[in-house]
Amino acid sequence: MASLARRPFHANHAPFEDRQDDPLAQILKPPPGESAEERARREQAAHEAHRVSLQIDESIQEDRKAYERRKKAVKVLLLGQAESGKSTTLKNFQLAFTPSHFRNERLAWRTIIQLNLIRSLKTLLEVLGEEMSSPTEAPPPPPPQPVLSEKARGKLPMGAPVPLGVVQNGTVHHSGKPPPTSTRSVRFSTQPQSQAPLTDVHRRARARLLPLLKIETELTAKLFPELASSLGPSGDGETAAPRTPGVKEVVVRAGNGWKDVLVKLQQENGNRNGRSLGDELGAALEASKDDIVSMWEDNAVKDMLRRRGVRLQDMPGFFLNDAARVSSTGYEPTDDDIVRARLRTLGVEEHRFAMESGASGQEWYIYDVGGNRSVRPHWIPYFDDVQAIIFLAPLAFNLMLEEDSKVNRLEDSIMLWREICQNQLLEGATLILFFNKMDILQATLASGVRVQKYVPSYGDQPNDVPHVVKYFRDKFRGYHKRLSPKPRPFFCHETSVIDTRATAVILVGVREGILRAHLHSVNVI
Ligand SMILES: Nc1nc2c(ncn2[C@@H]2O[C@H](COP(=O)(O)OP(=O)(O)OP(=O)(O)O)[C@@H](O)[C@H]2O)c(=O)[nH]1
Ligand SMILES: [Mg+2]
Repeated sequence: MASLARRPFHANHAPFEDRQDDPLAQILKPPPGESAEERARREQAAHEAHRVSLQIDESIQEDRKAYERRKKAVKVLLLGQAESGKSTTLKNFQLAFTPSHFRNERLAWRTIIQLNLIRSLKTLLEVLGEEMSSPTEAPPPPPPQPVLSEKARGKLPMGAPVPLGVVQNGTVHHSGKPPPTSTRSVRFSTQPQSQAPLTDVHRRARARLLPLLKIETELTAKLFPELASSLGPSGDGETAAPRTPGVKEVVVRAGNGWKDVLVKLQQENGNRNGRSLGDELGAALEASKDDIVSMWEDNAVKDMLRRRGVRLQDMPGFFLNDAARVSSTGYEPTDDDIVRARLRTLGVEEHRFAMESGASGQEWYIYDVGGNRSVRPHWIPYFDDVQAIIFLAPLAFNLMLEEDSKVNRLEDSIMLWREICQNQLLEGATLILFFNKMDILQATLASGVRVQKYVPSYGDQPNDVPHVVKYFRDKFRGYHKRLSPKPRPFFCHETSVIDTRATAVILVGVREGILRAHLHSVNVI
């Protein structure tokens, strides 16, 4: 006879709680002398437990479905050093293939762009403050070919003095003569200096603009509370605006839902004046609009910036030329504004795409990573199971890394490329190389910077875009061929991903190529 324990539960006609052989039944047995009220409570609790259990089952089912979906989807990883243009490429993907989703996030970007504008303004006001605090000091003669200072690119901690000389390996050389192997060489134009002096008008305009920095600090702290602890009091004694040591630009931590936080901040009432912080920022910018525009267009300010080697327009997320529009009430970012907005990525962000145009039905996952050296170890778990890598390598042969001013940016890109090529986990992945920021390469070469000075092996080949691109393409191709664990085709595109039209054309080709390789790998074609 089959034992009671092996019989199906429903075959046992004894009430569940009365079964002597089932330990669970014994536990669940009603206590002796249970009142009607206690019984109702117990049954209610059992009912609730059953509901929760069903919910857990459903969520496990959903997780399993999502896992299956992800397994079948195309997965693409965007890699490259910080500021190489990964997030900007992602925005181009969104704009080209999921435009309605891209445009739905317009409101969230408004505040980021306004914060970008204030960040440039902050640098401008700091430089102005330093200049004004030593009014009697005659400005030092400009070096023959001054280079872009660290400060100009927002690389120095707030409050650090603006270097007036040449920056090499993080050291400022004040001799006026560039050292033999100068490292930063984004030169500014040598226009004749006007004699326009800085006056009390500038001082007063600066004082009126300083409160904007305070709102920016508060908003940044609300958006990114993990940074709030680094906020410190201002050190210049002139303003209550706190400083953010080490925090030089808006940062997004992966998966923190910053867009939701932003939209909520823009809609919710804040504590003061019944306005949201987003609205407060908008209103303060509108009130300061004329001062910002006048300050940026002022000849004396332009002279001062030029003399100090500060090129705000080279900072990522530069919107001072659009200050009137960005500061206006009701400002709505254009597609172009969103693409140019700077929001540094920390960690890894997953973006799911259900293509709205072409290849519809196919699901894609694009992973956007932070490129700073300190976060690169977080990339590795994503190497397993990706079909393609888009590797962004600006040909910044004359610039140094922000996180290590001794490391040349292009050398760092080549080192990373080599690691990616030889990685065993990635042996089946298609590698697509983007020589990004071609517009900057063009401008750098046009300004007379010679590649040979930074890359002696370049020799005396012509210092123009086609020759420079060919030289480095051959280098990258060589490593790809030599280091790949098994042969795979080499794809290389020249891009300026802030040019959305040109990038859309490239991305259509890239998408088709990745899809073809994916279908090939699962034997569909
Ligand atoms: N001029 C120019 N600027 C570009 C280009 N691509 C990106 N940028 C700008 O460079 C800045 C950095 O771009 P991001 O896309 O944020 O760089 P990232 O690689 O995501 O950087 P991390 O998140 O720090 O790793 C942004 O302000 C972009 O607008 C380009 O082709 N040309
Ligand atoms: Mg990024």
